[in-house]
Amino acid sequence: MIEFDGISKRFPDGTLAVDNFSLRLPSREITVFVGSSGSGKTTLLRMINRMVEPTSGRILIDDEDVASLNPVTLRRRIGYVMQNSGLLPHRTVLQNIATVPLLNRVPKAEAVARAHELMETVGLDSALAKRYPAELSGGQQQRVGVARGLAVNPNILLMDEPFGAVDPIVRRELQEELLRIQRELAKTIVFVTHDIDEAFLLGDHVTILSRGGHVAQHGSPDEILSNPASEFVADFIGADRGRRALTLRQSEGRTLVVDGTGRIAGVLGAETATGPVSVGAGGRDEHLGEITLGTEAADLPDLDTSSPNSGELGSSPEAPEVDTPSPNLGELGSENEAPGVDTPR
Ligand SMILES: Nc1ncnc2c1ncn2[C@@H]1O[C@H](COP(=O)(O)OP(=O)(O)OP(=O)(O)O)[C@@H](O)[C@H]1O
Repeated sequence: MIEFDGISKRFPDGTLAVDNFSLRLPSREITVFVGSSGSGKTTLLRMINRMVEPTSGRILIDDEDVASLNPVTLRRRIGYVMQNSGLLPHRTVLQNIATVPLLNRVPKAEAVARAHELMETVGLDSALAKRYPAELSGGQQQRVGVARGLAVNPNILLMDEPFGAVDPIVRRELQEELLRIQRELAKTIVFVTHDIDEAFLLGDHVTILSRGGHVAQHGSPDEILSNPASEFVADFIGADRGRRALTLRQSEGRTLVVDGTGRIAGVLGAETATGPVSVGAGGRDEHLGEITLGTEAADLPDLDTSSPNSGELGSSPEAPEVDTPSPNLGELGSENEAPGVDTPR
């Protein structure tokens, strides 16, 4: 467990980046710090491995005050992954991954074998081992960054906007990959992002920060989505979430997933239950808020041709083309089968 206990950070120029922040981060789960630029996310993250020293307060890792530990030793046992991967440009992929283990005096053969293994873990073809970072795509570079972060087999992995610089499709792949790796390795991950969708997708726990590292809300994605603590949080998680809220409707024997504007977001092919549900899409359940079933045909929203997808409803037994107001709903309509529907975590 990582514990922030009354942590403040004032930089020499007088900026109070973090003001009396306290929080416990459970082991083997992902906690996401999310907030707008300048809210103190990176400062908080870097205080865990003493890249930044707090002005006051304590940070404990498994009840041990990090201030009592040698910073270099501490950093070598905590994985750190940052935006733009931070790879050493004049070292190959393999050398980049093996650098810290070698610094930790792991025998070379062992470090190299482990680096190859990690390339596989993060989904990198071993043929890339001898390439230099500039010879990789942005997504591949980030995968190397994650492999490097995992190279010392740390209990803790700090990730600072690691997928911020790649395009949305690659970003989505990297997010899914991270969730897969986490299912296998169960690290204590602290993940910083300014993207609320990424926070809700990845976080077991999400901390929404306002300026000065103030906790606007901390909780599971479901808790935050279903009960935003303030106007600030409601605003931050998106004024358009209401429009993106999903409703299930019955039409011609099928269950349609309809968004708040009446557009059809997908089709469920099987029976579903009434009540708050999450719709599974990929490795983890999506947090879609409350979904209710409308059973009356009269309830059906815009099912005429004014809806861009509705034309195909009457004419084809297939699922209609899906417009995806929620970034993750593509899977719903891409098959004519029901995705996993279950209760929130
Ligand atoms: N070395 C520094 N000296 C002075 N002020 C700093 C320093 N580093 C950060 N700050 C300030 O501290 C505040 C918090 O910065 P921090 O980088 O932690 O925010 P952030 O939430 O990670 O922002 P971003 O999303 O833009 O990276 C900001 O006002 C920033 O300008």
